[in-house]
Amino acid sequence: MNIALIAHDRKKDTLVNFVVAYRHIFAKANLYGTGTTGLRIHEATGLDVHRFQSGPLGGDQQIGALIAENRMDLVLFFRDPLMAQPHEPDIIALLRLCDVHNIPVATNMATAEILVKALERGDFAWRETINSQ
Ligand SMILES: O=C(CO)COP(=O)(O)O
Repeated sequence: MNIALIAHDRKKDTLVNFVVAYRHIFAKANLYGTGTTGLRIHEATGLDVHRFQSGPLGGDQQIGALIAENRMDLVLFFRDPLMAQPHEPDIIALLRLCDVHNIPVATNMATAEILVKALERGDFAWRETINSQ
């Protein structure tokens, strides 16, 4: 199970705390993240996180490329809805690719919690079936 973890600056604490809280679930997955988010999560949890570029430098696009190749099973992208981002087109593109490829994506903690509990329950088995074909 490949999980992408991304958060804008004012949402990073929320995502880090979320991964700490559900560490036992994330520990069973392959984790990917944009540069700063990935580092923060690694420092807080000790989990390995494959880190791409920072978002404004292309990290969202790198994760988008994995989504386009159907190599990402779940995306947690805690966006900041109250602050403009210089790389807004990259953010929109990443979320668009999730819709194109039918990838579960959460942009806030309330949805992330539902998806992570579903993951723990085994509701993502369909992704493994698709990927093994
Ligand atoms: O900007 C981001 C997502 O759009 C996140 O990038 P960082 O994790 O490097 O801060």
